[in-house]
Amino acid sequence: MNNLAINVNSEIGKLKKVLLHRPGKELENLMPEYLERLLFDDIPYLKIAQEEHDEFANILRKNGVEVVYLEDLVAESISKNDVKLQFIDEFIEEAGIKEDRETNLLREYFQSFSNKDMILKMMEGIRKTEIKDYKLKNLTDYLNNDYPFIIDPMPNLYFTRDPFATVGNGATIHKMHTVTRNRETLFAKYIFNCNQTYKETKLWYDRSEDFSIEGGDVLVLNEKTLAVGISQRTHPNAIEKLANKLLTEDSNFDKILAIDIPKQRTFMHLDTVFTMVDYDKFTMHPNIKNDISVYVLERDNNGKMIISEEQGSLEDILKKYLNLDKINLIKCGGNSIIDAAREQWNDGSNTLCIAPGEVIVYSRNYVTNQVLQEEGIKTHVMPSSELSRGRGGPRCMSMPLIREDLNK
Ligand SMILES: NC(=[NH2+])NCCC[C@H](N)C(=O)O
Repeated sequence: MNNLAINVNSEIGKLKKVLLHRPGKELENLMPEYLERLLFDDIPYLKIAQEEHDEFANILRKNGVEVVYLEDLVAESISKNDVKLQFIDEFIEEAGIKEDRETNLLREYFQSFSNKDMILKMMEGIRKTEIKDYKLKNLTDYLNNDYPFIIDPMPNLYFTRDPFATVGNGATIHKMHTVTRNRETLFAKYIFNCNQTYKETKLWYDRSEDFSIEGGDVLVLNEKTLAVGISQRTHPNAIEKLANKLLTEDSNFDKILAIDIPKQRTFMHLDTVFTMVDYDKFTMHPNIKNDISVYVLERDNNGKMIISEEQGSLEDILKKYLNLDKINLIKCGGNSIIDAAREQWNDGSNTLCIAPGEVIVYSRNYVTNQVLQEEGIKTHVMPSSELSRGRGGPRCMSMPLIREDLNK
């Protein structure tokens, strides 16, 4: 084991350090009319969501995982005043505010908080009622008079899996598919450029790229093989760009498997239909099993990128590329299409592996959890009434920073 800041060479190696965000007041800035744009289907009850999230963090800690929180890492990253001022300006601009008067008011407002509270405030969003001098001034303000926010909340931040991803000893900072989530990646920018611990991290992709990729689509199958979903959120061009950078001498990866999944909200990311839970075991939504297209990106002997197509069952393709004689695909929802659909909607396949054969799962997906147990997987069950309303499970709510390498 090396002492690099980031070390993630598998989906299943013993988890040592993980990044979370405890949901905050941003959830109380959700309103029914804007849910779709903010990628929610319902409004979670914050108090219970936080209790559930604390239980998630406790399970991790009890199992020897160091838990760090996004807001703390960002606060550390902006400790120098000039960095902080630049961060505030970028944040305001990316929130869509271009007008000088408003920018000045907000600059002043943000600076009235301590660094950490300022970051929590940025996440929460700003209501028009909370800044005393915020008055209607220009024509646009009059026309948008009914809109209650100066700056929108960022309710998806507790899904720390998506705005960036850790791959090997480096990271990818993402260009997100939606405007609302694209704002989240500014935090990652400051962590990977300015944080004492993380500023040397190699970046395999950056937020300034044109094509979207999200962390729920990025799975580290082993130290040489990365799987990336081609999904509603991740564009094939982004995967090619990533391949060009990742498949170099600087990294241990030599292959990307680009897995084509349905482009629909229920299957928004690869990790909503497929996660790895042991050396040879995966959870899988039953609809994904047969006849899937996987594109293999690798370099030939001259260093030129080549792409080949594999078609068939995911089972056979995984066996071939992971060099396994047998693999076990554990069906989300067991054999019932109804249970499968319901539990997949509530992230039954979205398990967080904390060691080979050991996962954290949502309590509500009891059918899938039982199947996992019958297959010999140890399940740590967490409460899930409110967190699940954001359409993400334990894997989506966590970004591994350090995993132990597996014995080869
Ligand atoms: N890795 C994941 N599956 N993340 C789930 C994210 C859910 C979030 N509401 C979104 O739509 O973006």
